[in-house]
Amino acid sequence: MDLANKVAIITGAARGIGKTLATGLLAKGVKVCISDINEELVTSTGQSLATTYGEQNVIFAVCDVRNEEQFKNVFQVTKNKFKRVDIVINNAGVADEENWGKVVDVNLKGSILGTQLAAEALRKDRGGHGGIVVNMCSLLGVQPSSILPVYSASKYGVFGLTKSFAEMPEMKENGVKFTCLCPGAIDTEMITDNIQQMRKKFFGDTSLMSTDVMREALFKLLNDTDNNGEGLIVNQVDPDQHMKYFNSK
Ligand SMILES: NC(=O)C1=CN([C@@H]2O[C@H](COP(=O)(O)OP(=O)(O)OC[C@H]3O[C@@H](n4cnc5c(N)ncnc54)[C@H](O)[C@@H]3O)[C@@H](O)[C@H]2O)C=CC1
Ligand SMILES: CCCCCC(=O)/C=C/C=C\C=C\C=C\[C@@H](O)[C@@H](O)CCCC(=O)O
Repeated sequence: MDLANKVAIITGAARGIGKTLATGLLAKGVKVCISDINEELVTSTGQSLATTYGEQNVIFAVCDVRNEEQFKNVFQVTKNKFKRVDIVINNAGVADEENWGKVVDVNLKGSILGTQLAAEALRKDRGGHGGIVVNMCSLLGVQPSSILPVYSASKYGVFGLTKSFAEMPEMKENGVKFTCLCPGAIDTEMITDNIQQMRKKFFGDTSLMSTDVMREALFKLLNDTDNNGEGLIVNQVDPDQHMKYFNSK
């Protein structure tokens, strides 16, 4: 994808992987709306990005991806400010097996809502310009986890959602592609918050990847023009899988 004059929306981007993807896109000249449920953090991150990359290139909005009105508002403020949307990254996610209803609501229902709204905003027959939806899946969306069964189920759902939208004839006809990223363990607070309870049990000695690898993976997705409906595995721990497409057909 030619990134000149393009506009991106990223959810859950106040920190972690979402924030890294935002900086990567901004550095390439893409205008970005970051959104997050955490008002204080999205405000400070948004202001910091605006200082670095220019106020004309960055907006931020509070949005809980479980809340349809807040999610619609993100698309509205982005179109008001930048006049278009080309890239939507449904990144917001949580890992909390004890509160598994929240995991389903944020990871799966939030991605469903974000994918539906993105499809409407991007499709050419509804005033869009075509574009790409990038859903944040996980390695645990393509392989099971006995330790994180609900998290894994939510991410398998994200993969199915992505593939299914990619197969819709009306999406192909209107220039909208759907892809997902499937990373292994990345060094963010999602992992370190849980590290005392979970890391020994789950990750063993697995070393954490830097968020930088996610920027690289996003640009591979955006550049690979024939990718539609596939998931890009990001797993430096296994060089045979790393940066390879996974097709669950
Ligand atoms: N860190 C990792 O090892 C991996 C993470 N992922 C996925 O990547 C995505 C980002 O994760 P990280 O950056 O690691 O996590 P993180 O916890 O550092 O960041 C997640 C962000 O999402 C926001 N958020 C949480 N609930 C939300 C909601 N209901 N609505 C809007 N925003 C919400 C949080 O406030 C936070 O800013 C998630 O979907 C996660 O499942 C996938 C594979 C590996
Ligand atoms: C707090 C946890 C957040 C999880 C975030 C996520 O999506 C991360 C995935 C990361 C790595 C996956 C590693 C898989 C390792 C397996 O090959 C095996 O070593 C562990 C299997 C244990 C199990 O049954 O779950």
